[in-house]
Amino acid sequence: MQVECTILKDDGTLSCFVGFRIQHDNARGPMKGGIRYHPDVDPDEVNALAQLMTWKTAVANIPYGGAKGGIGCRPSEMSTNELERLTGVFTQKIHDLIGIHSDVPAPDMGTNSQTMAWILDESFMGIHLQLLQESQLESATGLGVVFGTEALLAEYGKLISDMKFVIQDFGNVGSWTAKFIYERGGYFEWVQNIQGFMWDEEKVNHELQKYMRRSFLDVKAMCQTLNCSLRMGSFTSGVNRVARATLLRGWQA
Ligand SMILES: NC(=O)C1=CN([C@@H]2O[C@H](COP(=O)(O)OP(=O)(O)OC[C@H]3O[C@@H](n4cnc5c(N)ncnc54)[C@H](O)[C@@H]3O)[C@@H](O)[C@H]2O)C=CC1
Ligand SMILES: O=C(O)CCC(=O)C(=O)O
Repeated sequence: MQVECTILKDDGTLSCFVGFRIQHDNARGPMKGGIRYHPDVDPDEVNALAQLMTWKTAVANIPYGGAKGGIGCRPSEMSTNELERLTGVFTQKIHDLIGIHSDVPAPDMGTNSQTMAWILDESFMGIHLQLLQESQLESATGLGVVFGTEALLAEYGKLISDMKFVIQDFGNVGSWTAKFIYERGGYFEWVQNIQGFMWDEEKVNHELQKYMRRSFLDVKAMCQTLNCSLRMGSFTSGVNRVARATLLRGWQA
């Protein structure tokens, strides 16, 4: 879906932005994917990112499909009030698409938990999602990166504390990843610049670690079977799972 979002700027002028929510696949469950605010956002990019979400949720073997959204804008040049108005208009326009049983948005580049809170205010998802604390929402992706990294390093008998790291980008995901790596004794070579459940943070993190470790082992098994790289193993594993779910639903591939 492509929508036009016209908002009143702080200086009294009107500005029009184009936003997207692209739903790629729901064979394995409700669609899942971030909402990006960035000047490069266009239909091709959002479409590609929505597809990637389908494969990522399948590789991690969590019961979700793939979607992605975004608005072509420069969030760093907009005031908080302007961003809130833009998010409100965008949410009203894509309101019918999103929901905890159909398509669950999340933060991405240029958006954060404040953006999600504005979306919740405008939509019906708040009752379910407000149970998730802001800190969990912000840190979960970075923690997932670290758990995945630990599972990979364990294959080589290594720990994060044995390694040097380079973090390319230091926004939400990058900064939380850095924090968790630092806490585990990792050394930095350099640094370049959500949901309706009632688990506590410890349980969420435990589950996250379990999923990341298990999906890594699945990919490894696929690599051994096909004698291929991790990248090809991940791709094959994700595509197989989506194809199987599609067939089980009786849909045409
Ligand atoms: N925020 C989240 O929960 C999730 C984010 N992601 C992915 O993680 C990545 C980072 O997202 P966030 O941390 O949320 O974004 P963010 O907007 O918080 O941070 C992005 C960072 O990238 C930097 N950056 C932008 N262009 C750059 C370039 N050309 N070279 C170096 N740095 C550059 C920016 O300065 C900023 O520090 C994105 O690919 C996003 O799709 C994936 C899953 C969830
Ligand atoms: O948790 C989510 O749905 C956001 C994930 C996402 O957008 C991504 O992995 O690129």
